[in-house]
Amino acid sequence: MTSEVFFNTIETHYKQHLPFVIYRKPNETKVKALLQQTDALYKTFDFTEQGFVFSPFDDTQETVLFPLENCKTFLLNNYTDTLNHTSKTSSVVTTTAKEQHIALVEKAIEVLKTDALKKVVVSRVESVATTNNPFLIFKRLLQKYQSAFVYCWYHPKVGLWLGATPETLVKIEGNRFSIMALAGTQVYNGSLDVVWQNKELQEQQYVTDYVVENIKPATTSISVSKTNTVKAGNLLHLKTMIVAQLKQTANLNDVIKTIHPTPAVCGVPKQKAQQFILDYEPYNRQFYTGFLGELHIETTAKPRSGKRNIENRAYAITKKSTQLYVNLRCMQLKSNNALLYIGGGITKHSNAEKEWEETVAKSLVIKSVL
Ligand SMILES: C=C(O[C@H]1C=CC=C(C(=O)O)[C@@H]1O)C(=O)O
Repeated sequence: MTSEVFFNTIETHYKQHLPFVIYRKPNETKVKALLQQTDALYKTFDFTEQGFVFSPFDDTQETVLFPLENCKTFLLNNYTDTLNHTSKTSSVVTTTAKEQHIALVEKAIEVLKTDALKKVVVSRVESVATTNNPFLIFKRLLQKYQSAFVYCWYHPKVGLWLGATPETLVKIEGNRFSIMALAGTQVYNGSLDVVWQNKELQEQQYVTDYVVENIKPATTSISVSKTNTVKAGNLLHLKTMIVAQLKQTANLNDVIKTIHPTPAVCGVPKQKAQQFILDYEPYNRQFYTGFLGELHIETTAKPRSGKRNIENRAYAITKKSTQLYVNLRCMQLKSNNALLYIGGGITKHSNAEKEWEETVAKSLVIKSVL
């Protein structure tokens, strides 16, 4: 299938107001589309279903499912189109938006200093006028963010979302699973060899500790990688990988309940941070800082390339796997506006002005494709 036919098929489906998702996994060239055949709004029951999930930040709200059995799947095997694009979107932000965000961060610091909270992630929404076609924005995201999970998701009863997220929530294959702890931000200035301040090291450590501590009872073994600096667009983050074997008795529903929302998007302790966000953030996050991705979908692993075991080299192995990503660096398209969602982790050592600047730097990831 050519790229033209692929995108025309999806655009026709979109014009009929039917749900779809198009996505490319990190560092792949294959773009996949699931086109749901009716406009029914399905929800997950217990995460044993097969399909594509889209879940909000608020874990008391339901997760939307595109059930595999109700979808047609299309594949574009090697997407390499190149587009010329220079962003014309101005990055001027109103003083009110800045004052509001700084007041929110200062409120968070005040509470953090009482030790009622150790960390809280606060965010804001910024509206940018755009009449760009969503598929054009999606193609620009594909071109710009090779190592991100890039997607465009639509349901007529929910909305139209796009993003290029650097963060995996969880990957599960059989009993083996991995979780990424990503936090701490600085602007990329040409080198990965940078110095991190204690504030960033600590905010990222909270994520790793939370995941390890909470997931341990469901595992038979667990290993934690070294913490590395990784590049995501114009930014650098700190990343640790946690890999574990799940107990036979553990299930995905419990794993998701345990880890989502992680302190990378919510805070520590979880309930208090969540309450702070609900009480003080002046808007509803909806699907920003929720998660999305494939649920129990068959994926084909490449044959092994080692010298031993010739048989294994000959056949690709097909396994069911779940690959969920945190919905960051995303936007919602609504009435000729792109609503950009951006946030950052706050500790008692945060500086409100710097936290504001961090959200401005993060907003450019998405703004630059408009
Ligand atoms: C909440 C966001 O980023 C999270 C992921 C990486 C780094 C983060 C930080 O440095 O605060 C956040 O925890 C966002 O981009 O909106």
